[in-house]
Amino acid sequence: MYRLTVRDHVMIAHSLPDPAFGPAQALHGATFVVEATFHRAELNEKAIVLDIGVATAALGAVLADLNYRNLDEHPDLVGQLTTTEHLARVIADRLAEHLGRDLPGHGVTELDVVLREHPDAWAGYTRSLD
Ligand SMILES: Nc1nc2c(c(=O)[nH]1)N=C([C@H](O)[C@H](O)COP(=O)(O)OP(=O)(O)OP(=O)(O)O)CN2
Repeated sequence: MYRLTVRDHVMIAHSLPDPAFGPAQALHGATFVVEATFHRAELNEKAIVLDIGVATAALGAVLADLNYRNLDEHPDLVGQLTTTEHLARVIADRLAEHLGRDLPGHGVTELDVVLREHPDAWAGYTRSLD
C-alpha cells in the first residue's frame, strides 16, 4: 500500500462539558496539527498517490470551516463532545466527501486523519473510501 501525508493546522475554541474532562469542561482554545494520509494500493499513471498540492488544498478547504471557530456554537457540532478523536472523524468524513465531490476517480482507498494536540498526545481516525 502506498501513502501520501500532508499537514496543516487549525485553531479552535471549545469546551468539553463532562466531568471526565476536569478543567477542560470550561471554554478553552486549542491548536491542532492535522495530518491527513491518503492510501492506495497502486500508484496512478503519474506514479503518485495524489498530487501534494491537491491533497493540501483539500485538507485546507476542510479545515477552513473549523478554523477560528468556537466549536460549541458550530451548527454541525452543537451538543457534541468535540474531543480530539471526534474531530479526527469529522475531518476524515469531510475530506472523504470533498474528494468524492471534487476529485472523482481519485483512486484513494483509505484515509487516516491524525490530530496532534501537543507533542506528546495525538489521536486519529481511519476510514475507507468508496
Ligand atoms: N482521549 C482524549 N482525552 C482528552 C481529550 C481528548 O480530546 N481526547 N481532551 C482533553 C482536554 O480537552 C485538554 O486537551 C486537556 O485537558 P487537561 O485536563 O488539561 O489535560 P490532561 O487530560 O492531559 O491532564 P489531566 O491530568 O487529566 O488534567 C483531555 N483529555
